[in-house]
Amino acid sequence: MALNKKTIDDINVKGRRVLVRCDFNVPLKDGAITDETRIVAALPTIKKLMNDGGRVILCSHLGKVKNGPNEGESLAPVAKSLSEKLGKEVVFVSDYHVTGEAAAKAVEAMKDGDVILLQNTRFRGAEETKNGEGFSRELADLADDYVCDAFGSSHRAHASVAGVTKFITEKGGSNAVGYLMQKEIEFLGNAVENPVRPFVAILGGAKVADKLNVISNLLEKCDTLIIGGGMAYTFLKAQGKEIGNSLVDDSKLDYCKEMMEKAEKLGKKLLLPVDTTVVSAFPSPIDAPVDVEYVSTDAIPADKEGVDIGPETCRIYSDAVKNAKTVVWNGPMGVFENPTLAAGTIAVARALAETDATTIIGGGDSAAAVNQLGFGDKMTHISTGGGASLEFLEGKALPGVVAADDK
Ligand SMILES: Nc1ncnc2c1ncn2[C@@H]1O[C@H](COP(=O)(O)OP(=O)(O)O)[C@@H](O)[C@H]1O
Ligand SMILES: O=C(OP(=O)(O)O)[C@H](O)COP(=O)(O)O
Repeated sequence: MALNKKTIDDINVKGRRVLVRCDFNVPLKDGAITDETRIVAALPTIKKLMNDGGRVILCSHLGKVKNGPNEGESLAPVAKSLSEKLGKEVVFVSDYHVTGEAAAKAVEAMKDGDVILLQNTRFRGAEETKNGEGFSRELADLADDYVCDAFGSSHRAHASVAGVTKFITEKGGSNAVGYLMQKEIEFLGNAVENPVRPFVAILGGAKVADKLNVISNLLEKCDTLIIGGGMAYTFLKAQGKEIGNSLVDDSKLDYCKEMMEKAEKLGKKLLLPVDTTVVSAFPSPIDAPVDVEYVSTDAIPADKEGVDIGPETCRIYSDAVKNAKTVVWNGPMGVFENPTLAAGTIAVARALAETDATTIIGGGDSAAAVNQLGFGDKMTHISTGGGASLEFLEGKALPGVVAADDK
C-alpha cells in the first residue's frame, strides 16, 4: 500500500533543524525501561537524519501525565537508552516546559548530526492533548522541518503530532513521515486490504473507552472478534451480569449491547470470557504475590475484581484462532505484568505462535507482553501502535499521516 506523503527520502536536511516526533511511550518499572521495542523502531529514521547532516530534535510523550509534570514520567531514561544505541550522546533537555529557554539554547548549540531529546510533551497538559496553537507554534519555532515517525501516537490529533505542521508550513519548511510510519502503514495496509480469511481480531487491555469504539468497524471486517482483558467486563455488565470491581465503562453499556446485536446480524462470532480470574484487591506493586480464584463470568462475586481470563476461556480462545489465516491482536488478556495473572495472555500468545496465520500484534503493552513471554520471534509483525493500528485497520484517517505534506 503506497503512502502518498512526503517521506524523509524526499527532503534535504543538511544543516537544518529537524523536529522528529517519535513514540517513546515505553513501559517503565522503578525508572527502568522494561521493553525497548519503540526505541529500537525509531532508530532507522534518527540515523538517516543524523547521517544526512540534520540537527535532530526528538520529542515524544510518555504516559498519561494525569497529575502534572513529574520525574516518574520524565523522558530521561529514554535519552540514556538512545545515547547507548546511537553510540553518541543524546542531550536531554529536562526542562518541564519542553520548549522553553533551555530547549532553545540546546538547539542553538547543535552541530550537524547532533541529536537532542526534549522533555515529555504531555508535561504541557491540554496545550499538547488539545492540539493547542501556542504550543504547536513553540515547537515549530525550534525547527526548520518536521518529521512524524510516531506511528503509535499517529491517531492522536495532538500539538506535537498534528498542530505543529501548520507552523512549519508557514515558515516554508517540510512536514514528512519517517521510515517507521512508512513501514507500519505499508505492512498493515497490505495485510488487511484483502485479508486471508478467516480473519480473527482479538481485543484486550485497559484502554477500554478508546478501544470499545473500534469494535463497530472491526466487526464488519473480521470473521471473529475475541474480547478479553479489561475490555470484557463492560460487555458482561451489558448482559446484566455482576462484574464486581472489574474495569468498566458505564457510558458504553448500550453501545456494547448494540455491538452484540450487530455481530449477530452480520453473522460474525463475538466471543466473551466464560470464566475469569478474580482477586480481592489489585496487586500493588503490580507484580506482588496475589491470591486468585477462578469463577464463571455468571458468578463474579460483588467484592472481587476480574484481572485475567479464566482457564476455560483460555481453551476456547486458543481453539478460536487455530484455523485463522489472519490474526490482529491488541491488548493483553489480563494483568500480564503479574506472573499469576499472565496465563490468559500466555495462552493466546502460544496459540498465535502455533498457527500458520499472519499474526499482527499491536500496542506498547501487547508488544512488551509477547516479547517478555518469549513469543516475539513467532509473530509475523509486531506493530508499535495499538490504538493507532486499530484505527488504521478500521479505515480511519490518522491525524499524524494527514498532517504530513502530500508528495
Ligand atoms: N482485567 C484487567 N483489569 C485491569 N487491567 C488489565 C486487565 N487486563 C489487562 N489489563 C492491563 O492492560 C494494560 C495494557 O492495556 P493497553 O494499554 O490497552 O494495551 P496496549 O498498550 O497493548 O495497547 C496492561 O498494563 C494490563 O495490566
Ligand atoms: O501507547 C500508546 O498507545 P497503545 O497503548 O494503543 O499502544 C501510544 O503511545 C499512545 O498513547 P496514548 O494512548 O496515551 O495516547
